[in-house]
Amino acid sequence: MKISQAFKFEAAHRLPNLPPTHKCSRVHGHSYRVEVQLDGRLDPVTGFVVDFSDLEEAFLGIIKALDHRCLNEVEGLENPTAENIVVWIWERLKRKLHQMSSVRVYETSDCWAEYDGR
Ligand SMILES: Nc1nc2c(c(=O)[nH]1)N=C([C@H](O)[C@H](O)COP(=O)(O)OP(=O)(O)OP(=O)(O)O)CN2
Repeated sequence: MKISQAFKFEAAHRLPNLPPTHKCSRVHGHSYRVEVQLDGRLDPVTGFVVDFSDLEEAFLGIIKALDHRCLNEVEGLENPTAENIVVWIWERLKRKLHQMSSVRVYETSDCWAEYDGR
């Protein structure tokens, strides 16, 4: 069974590898939405795949590292595209959440990157 939980963080960034004429080469901000999906067995006693509270706790470190930051200053996010952010989050969460099956990072409500480790 699949379950998912959404998180939000606010951050600034610029995309340093784009030409100066591109608007995203300038510093700007986004209200990022992150969706973490888990795929696992339903525990017949708890009725949970994973307790959402445990997922929230696992995500706390990500929020602490990214919320209200300039993402370019975060180690490993020197080029903070949605694609690079989703891989960065995946690599940090996978150690704690073995049932994680995919992560989505929404830069706007219409644009997102999704990663499942491949
Ligand atoms: N494949 C990707 N393309 C772009 C990314 C990205 O991470 N991956 N990022 C950007 C910029 O960060 C840009 O800010 C996003 O701009 P946009 O989608 O246009 O969103 P806005 O809210 O700024 O757009 P408006 O239409 O001006 O409201 C660009 N491309």
